[in-house]
Amino acid sequence: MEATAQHSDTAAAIAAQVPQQRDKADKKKEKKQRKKDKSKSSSSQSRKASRNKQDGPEESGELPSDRDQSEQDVRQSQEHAQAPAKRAAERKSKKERKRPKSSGQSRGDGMMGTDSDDSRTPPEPNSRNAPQLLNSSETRDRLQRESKDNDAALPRFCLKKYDEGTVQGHINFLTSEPYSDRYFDILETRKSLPVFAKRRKILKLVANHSVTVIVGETGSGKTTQIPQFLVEAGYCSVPGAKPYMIGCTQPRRVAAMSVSKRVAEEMDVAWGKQVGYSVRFEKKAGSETVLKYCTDGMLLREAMTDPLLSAYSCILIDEAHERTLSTDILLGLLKGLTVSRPHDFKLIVMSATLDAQKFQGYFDNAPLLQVSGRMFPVEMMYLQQPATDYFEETIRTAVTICTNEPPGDVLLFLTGEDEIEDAVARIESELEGTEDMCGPVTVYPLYASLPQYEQQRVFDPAPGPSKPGGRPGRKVICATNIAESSLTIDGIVYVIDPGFSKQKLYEPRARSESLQVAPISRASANQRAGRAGRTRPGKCFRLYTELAFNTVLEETTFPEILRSNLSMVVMHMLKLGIRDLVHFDFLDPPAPETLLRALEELVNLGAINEEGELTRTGHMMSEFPVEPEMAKMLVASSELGCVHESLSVAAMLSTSGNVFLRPKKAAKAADSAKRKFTHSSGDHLTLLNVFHAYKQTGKENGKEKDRATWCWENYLNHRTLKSADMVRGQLSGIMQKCGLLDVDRTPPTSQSTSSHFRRVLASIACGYFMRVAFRQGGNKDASYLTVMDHQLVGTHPSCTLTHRPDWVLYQEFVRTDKRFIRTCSAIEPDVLLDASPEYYNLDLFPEGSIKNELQRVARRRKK
Ligand SMILES: Nc1ncnc2c1ncn2[C@@H]1O[C@H](COP(=O)(O)OP(=O)(O)OP(=O)(O)O)[C@@H](O)[C@H]1O
Repeated sequence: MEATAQHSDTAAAIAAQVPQQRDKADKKKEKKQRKKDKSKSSSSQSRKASRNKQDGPEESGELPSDRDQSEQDVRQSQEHAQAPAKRAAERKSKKERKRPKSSGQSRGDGMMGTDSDDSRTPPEPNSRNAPQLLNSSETRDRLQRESKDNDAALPRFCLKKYDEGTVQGHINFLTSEPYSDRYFDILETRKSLPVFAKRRKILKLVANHSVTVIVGETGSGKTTQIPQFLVEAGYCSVPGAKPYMIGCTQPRRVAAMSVSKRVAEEMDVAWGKQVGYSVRFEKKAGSETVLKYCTDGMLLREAMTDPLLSAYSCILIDEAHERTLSTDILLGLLKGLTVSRPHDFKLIVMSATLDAQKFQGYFDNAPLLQVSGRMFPVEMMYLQQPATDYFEETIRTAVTICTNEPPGDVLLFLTGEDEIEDAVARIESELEGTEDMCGPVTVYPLYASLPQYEQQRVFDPAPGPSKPGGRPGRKVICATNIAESSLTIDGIVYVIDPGFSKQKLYEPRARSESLQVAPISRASANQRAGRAGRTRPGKCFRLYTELAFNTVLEETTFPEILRSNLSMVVMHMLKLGIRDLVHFDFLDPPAPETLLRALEELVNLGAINEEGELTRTGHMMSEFPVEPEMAKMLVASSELGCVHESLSVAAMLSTSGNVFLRPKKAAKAADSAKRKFTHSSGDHLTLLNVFHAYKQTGKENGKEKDRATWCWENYLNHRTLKSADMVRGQLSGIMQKCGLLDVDRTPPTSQSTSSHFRRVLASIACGYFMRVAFRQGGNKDASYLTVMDHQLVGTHPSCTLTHRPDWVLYQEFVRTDKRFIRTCSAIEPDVLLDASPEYYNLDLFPEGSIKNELQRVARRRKK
């Protein structure tokens, strides 16, 4: 902590206003509230009771701390089991810092499970409920002005009274073409979905309320059907005005893409025309689009350019239980929109496993509709005894299903790319030679960094029998939790759930964000099971005991906003015009300390000024869908004249896949192949060498096949490199848009010169100057002290540095049983002093070996 305290003056100044602001606002609110309470009817007693219930246990605190992966076991998760006590303590402190809530009249009226709630009158738009985003007078004026314009220009929706004929007519109202036979086939299946029977109720609720909460079992039809109901009911059409869109968010891109494809088929329209999608780095939608599925992050980006989201009449936040960072910010923003666009905007919050009361309370007692029932049953199987090694147990279960169980495809969940690639190889090798017994088996990986075309392969049908009359084949999909929600993969009968996933953990004090393998929540487990039973009956193998499911797993997933570094979120919120971050109406407000750290980081990066406003640099940085440090590195590269190289480094760092392959059987050959690319300064320029060499390969004839062979021969991951190439293209487009890319300058065609390399390292330092460590002990000593938080760390074994430089810049802090810094490069202290004279202001630097060394360098520079 020594170092950081010196660099937070501006953030501290911004933060100093926090308690006063909070006190004032809270007092005002309380006063207003007391007035209102007096005038309320006597029914407040019962409401109070239900509010108390809803205000009860709220989540707080941190994830269980890290453990050795191999030692993990759901039942033995002592840290996890202790979590409730820890949380209770934290809850107490959180309650103290939480703003006072209104008394009974609006929150938690106990509308649980009331399908008949649709007769209730819609709540009045209430300025008390507007999120604090409206505190910024500029934003408020703009919203009100634009809202008035909207009111004047737009008549209300052209709603149709629901009539089955809308979907059963013979002419498609979106294309004016006759419906195909397939449309009617699928319509029969659609009609049997539980959600279909609730269509009238859903439409009535939406018509009468600004916000509706819908909880329906997995596979009941929420994601595919409800947006269609809204389109068919007329929420896109406004007479004489540009049609509106319906937007439906998904936490993951693979779901947004595959669901939109299915819905386009169901509506008998072209995919990408009337029904489309928008995900990071890819969009398939246009001017005719009336229904768009997008990731929550993409919708947030749209809000940055159009805070009123004026293209949309309805937004459905799907899988809200996942509580991703973007979903939580969107919820706050959209709550504001229901106030500023009371007549022409509807919000629907959906999930299979939602803490419904909490959401209802947050949305001022929004009505709740519950949809029970699913398409097909799923049989649940548990272990009798806890597994000692969840990975081995998963492989064993998958192989046993393939050899012993009746036909049907398998979906298994593991925690990350490495595990998944290992699992694919293991299952393939264990099933070798068993084709006669169990039919052909195709094993597919599925994880986020896999290129899209490879992700799509999981939807291919399973292989047929290898000979006439032989056993039908099956596919086995080894996935991370990207396949956990919204996906329907036809043919899946068996789900294997070991009960773990990689989860983000942030320690604001140490300022370190890391991914840890931790037990999933019951909500996640139910989502995983729900991938079966969608197109036929299924079985779910939980590789933990039933007791562990009921007593060890937490009920819901801990919100990401409470366990993440928020610097990117804060930058985006500022871009959205939200300046009063502390009073923003978060569903679960993050700890003030986390917000402070984020502000401090942005100040250090030059993204915000003393007033807490985005600077010109900050505005440019916020255009990039990458962490602020990387965005700053890219912005700085323009001045340093190394845009093309920095773009390549950024692209290589952005792909989460491992570029270097190291099969156990060929470890020596792989290491020697890696040495060919190794740059003496370390990992960043080594990655640049790899990317340059990849781009040179097959350049003449542009054949991807040549590149694939080259990658194979050099033990490089072809997929990762392809994906880096694509990401580079996207980032380069943003650079161009920001005027940072000199389009006339051709990108380097061969390996860069050493002066270029120095500039590239300088641009990296401009972004990552806070992630630096100083060597401790002698030349051979492997330990380093981090400048930011004085932690003793070692360089990761994968690091390509061949010597022990005094100073290293690192990309990632990794915590296993030891603390490592990963992706490291040697850096000159002069470069650091130039990269951020404010951060490296030695007058404010804490005493110690790092300061002494930097002072020595500064004296040398003066001479
Ligand atoms: N691509 C597809 N192929 C075949 N059937 C599909 C497909 N997509 C959806 N379905 C059918 O539609 C049903 C409803 O799917 P939908 O995704 O709308 O459910 P959901 O309630 O949103 O589920 P979840 O909570 O798991 O996201 C599925 O159970 C399945 O029967």
